[in-house]
Amino acid sequence: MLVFERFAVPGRIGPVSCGFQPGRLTCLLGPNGSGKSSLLAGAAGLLSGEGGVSLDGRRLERYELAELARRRAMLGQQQTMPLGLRGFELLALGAEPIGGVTEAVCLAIADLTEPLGLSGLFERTVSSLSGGEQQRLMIAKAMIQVSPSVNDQARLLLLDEPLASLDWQHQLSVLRVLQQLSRQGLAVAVSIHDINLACHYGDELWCLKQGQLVARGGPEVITSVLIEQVFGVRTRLLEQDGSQVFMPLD
Ligand SMILES: Nc1ncnc2c1ncn2[C@@H]1O[C@H](COP(=O)(O)OP(=O)(O)OP(=O)(O)O)[C@@H](O)[C@H]1O
Repeated sequence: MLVFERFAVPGRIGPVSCGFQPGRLTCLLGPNGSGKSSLLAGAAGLLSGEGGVSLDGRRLERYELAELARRRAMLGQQQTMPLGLRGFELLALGAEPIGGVTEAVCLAIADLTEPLGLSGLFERTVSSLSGGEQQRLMIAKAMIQVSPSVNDQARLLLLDEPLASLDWQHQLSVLRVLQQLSRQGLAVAVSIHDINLACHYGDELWCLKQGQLVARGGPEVITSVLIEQVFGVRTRLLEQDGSQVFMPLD
């Protein structure tokens, strides 16, 4: 389990005292600048601050980098793309911390090929791909690094706005795969701007405003009142056949 212990970066986030739990998909919601990326970077051990962050009871700074890379994967919001690589070579980078491309890693890649639409991308140079295609490869790379089927030390998958440049079909596929990975025992945390998708797929929703965690819990904690307070948008909750969606009124 990943635990924030009064973790704070003044002016950016916190203090936050709670955690990302194994077996659960946590969706971070909040307006621009509310602290989602800062919290994910703190969870990855890429941003230090006051208080601390522990993984399986051990402070992140006590892990060797190589060991941390076997425990957690992080996909940031802004990545430097290795433009000269081919798609498969990019995926192979995800397997580096766990011993390289083995037969099991190839099977894990095969499992991701259909849901993430990778089949036409393996041989192509990254620079020749669209933004969404590049993003799907980067998501797959992070998933391979901590796929429980190839890495028994994997604990945590962190993705900062992974859906931002994806079409609707691939947004849904990625969320389904993230759900599956969480069901295999990973703690998965993802920042996302689509409140309806977060409520549909998230086991837990964390809502941030100006660096503070203002709501946390199952989808029931997200209400029209909260959305107006946090995002300044009036919504109505529509319900049909057991499904709910927030519809903006403004
Ligand atoms: N490198 C930095 N140095 C100083 N302040 C920063 C830095 N990066 C972000 N901030 C500030 O920290 C706060 C939280 O930013 P953060 O990027 O975590 O928000 P976010 O919720 O991820 O936003 P977005 O939805 O726009 O990606 C903001 O006020 C931002 O201006």
